[in-house]
Formats: sequence, structure tokens, C-alpha cells
Amino acid sequence: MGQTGVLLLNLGGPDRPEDVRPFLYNLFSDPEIIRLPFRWLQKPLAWFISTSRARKSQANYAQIGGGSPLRRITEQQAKALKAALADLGIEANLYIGMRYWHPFTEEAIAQIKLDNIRQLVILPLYPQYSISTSGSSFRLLEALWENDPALRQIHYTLIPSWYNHPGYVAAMAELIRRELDQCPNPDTAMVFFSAHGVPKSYVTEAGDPYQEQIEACVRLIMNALGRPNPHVLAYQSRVGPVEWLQPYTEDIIPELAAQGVKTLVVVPISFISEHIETLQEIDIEYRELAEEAGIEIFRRVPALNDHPGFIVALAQLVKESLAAPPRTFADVNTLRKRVKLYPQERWEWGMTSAAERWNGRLAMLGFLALIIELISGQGPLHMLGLL
Ligand SMILES: C=CC1=C(C)c2cc3[nH]c(cc4nc(cc5[nH]c(cc1n2)c(C)c5CCC(=O)O)C(CCC(=O)O)=C4C)c(C)c3C=C
Ligand SMILES: [Fe+2]
Repeated sequence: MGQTGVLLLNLGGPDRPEDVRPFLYNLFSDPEIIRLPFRWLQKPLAWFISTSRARKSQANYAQIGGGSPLRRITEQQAKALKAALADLGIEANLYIGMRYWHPFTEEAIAQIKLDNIRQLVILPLYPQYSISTSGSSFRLLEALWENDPALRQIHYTLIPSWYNHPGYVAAMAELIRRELDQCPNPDTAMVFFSAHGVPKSYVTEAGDPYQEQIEACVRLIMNALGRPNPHVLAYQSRVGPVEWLQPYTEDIIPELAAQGVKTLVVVPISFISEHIETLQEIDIEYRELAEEAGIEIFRRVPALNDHPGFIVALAQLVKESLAAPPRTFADVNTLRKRVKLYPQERWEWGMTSAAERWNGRLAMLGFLALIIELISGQGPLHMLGLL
């Protein structure tokens, strides 16, 4: 077998303030992130939302130094993982493939080809699988594979999710224990798991296993923690007007305060690196909300980043996947086949040409309304809080 590679998949984040708008454009151009009835509307709407949201988003990034720490942390993880793999006797090249910002997945794949990698492990840095995260990256890779015979020479294997890996669960429990032990009454503090949300329809209609895996992950971590603390799970970072997984973090914090809870230990559960939603949303916005509601002690469990036990767990995952039968895009597709189509896709199939004409006209009117709203700064999207 030739040279081995490990491709780490991640979302990516803007490095500098001027990257925010193009980063948002890439994100909203992805049909796994924002589902529209018409494919042709995707890019204009992505342009519109990214242009309108950029200022608010830049202000949030400004609160954490102007950009995302994601690239730096992922590079540290890759370096540590290479060393941990060497300790297990595996010499591997490490590659980082971000979905929406540098270094892009396409750049990583070009380098993998140049390096003549013969055996590749594809490891998403998301513990739980979601259509919107690992699913989106797998879909992109599958398209690259389909269009490139050279890539089809590589023996690859996918790791769809690893929320139940004992080493990861133990590392999470250890970080929570450390934080609890800083509280005046460690055994009574409320352990508050805050997961990144997804639109509810992803789970109920498209069959995204994300919620199931998040809930299972919380149970495993609480078991490993082995403490009598009460705990709660809620979902943060909602975008747009549609319903997302509930309960929402911003609703539960004041409810807990009203019930007399005084100490919260917040655990970011769906992401393993510090990023805007830990450093800005939890540390600044939710802390302020909690303090206003009467929470006296608000502590946040740090993200795993390059936690040594966690890196060893990733190395074990890679080793196990090299020893197991390869998992291909077709295998992950079986997961997708169980998945019902999104309502918009079903609707698109049933369209007659007359309906299509009308849909086109309505969409053009809608797009015009969007432009007017962008220029005037007023309109339904502002009212809904989308812009
Ligand atoms: C498991 C983690 C994540 C899920 C699930 C997820 C779904 C999801 N996200 C959006 C919209 C946005 N996400 C943004 C940034 C962002 N999201 C995640 C993780 C998950 N997203 C990360 C790691 C980051 C990057 C953070 C960084 O440090 O830069 C943003 C941009 C930030 C902002 O303007 O708020 C948006 C927008 C949707 C719509 C979605 C599910 C459909
Ligand atoms: Fe997100």
C-alpha cells in the first residue's frame, strides 16, 4: 500500500473582516444549508443574504478579534494528530479541507493528488452527522470523485460520525468535571448542553440523524461524567424564520433562572473547536442573558481543541477505520436513501410548465422585493430577523 493520507473536514471560517461576506456567500450557496424551491435562485439569494448579513456578522466576529480561530485550531489538531498517529505506528500526511473558506476541500484534494496518496481516511471534525455539515462535505467530495478518474484510484474510507467514541466521550466528561469543580456547589450546578441547531424539517422530513446522535451523545457524556448533576439540552444559533430544533438555548436560560437555578455550566456539544458560536454567542450573548435573568454563576466548558486525550481518540478512530472494511460514498448514500426528499424537491417534481411559468414570475417579483429591501433596509426579512 502506498502513502497514507488523512483528510480532516471542517466548515471553515473567515480569517479577516473582509472575508466575512464572501464566506457567507459560499455558505448560503450550499443547498444543504439553505433549501430553495428553485436551484437558479440559490446564487442570487446567497449574494443577497450574504451582503445583508455581512455587517451584523462582522460585528460579531469583531467581538472575537475580527475573524474565526477555526483555521489555526484545525492546523494545531492536524499537527497533533499526525504525531499521535506516528505513536501508533501510522505515518500519514494530514490535509485540511474546509467547506466554505480556506483551505478549501478542493485545494486539499489537489494536494492529495500531487502527493500521490494511495490510501485516504476521510474524517469530519463533527462528532455528530448532519446533512448540513458532514453530509454537505461528503456530497462535495462525491462529486469530485465522480468527475475525476485519478481520484477513483485512491482507496478511501469515510468516518460518518464518532459521537459515541469512548475516548471522545471521556475527554468531554473530563472537561465538564474540571469546570464543575470550579463551582461553589459542584454537584448541584445545572449542566447545560448547547448544540448547534438545524431546521426541524431536516430531522422530521429529511431524516437527518443529527438530533438522535446529539441526544445519544449527551446520555453517554452524562454517564461518563458520573455525577448527580441535573442536565438539560437546548439548541442555539438559529438562522432565518423557519422552525429549528427546540428548545432554543435563548428560551431555556431565562426559564431555568425563573425556576431558581443559580449556576449554569454550559457545554458546547456539536463542535470540537472554539469558534464564533462559543466565543461570541455563548460567552458574550448567552452570558449577558443569563446574568440579566438572575443566574449567578455562568461557566462555559472549553472546546476540546487539541486536548491530548481527544487527539488520541481521533488517532484511534483513524487506526480502526484503516483496519475495517472501507466505507464508501455508496455506503453513506444508503443512509441518504432512507432520507425523504425535502418538501421543495417533491414540489419541484410535480410542477407543470404553466405552474413553472408562474413560479418564475413570482420568484422574480420576490427577488425584486429583496433588492428593494436591501436598498431601503426595511421589509419582511428585517421584521423576521433574517437580515
Ligand atoms: C455542528 C455544527 C454546525 C451545524 C449543524 C451547522 C448548521 C448550520 N449553520 C447555519 C448557518 C451559519 N453557520 C455559520 C457559521 C458556523 N456554523 C458552524 C457549525 C455548524 N453549523 C461553524 C463551526 C461555523 C463557523 C464559525 C466560525 O468560527 O467562523 C454562520 C456564519 C456565522 C454567522 O453569521 O452567524 C451561519 C450563517 C445553518 C443555516 C445551518 C443549518 C442548516
Ligand atoms: Fe452554522
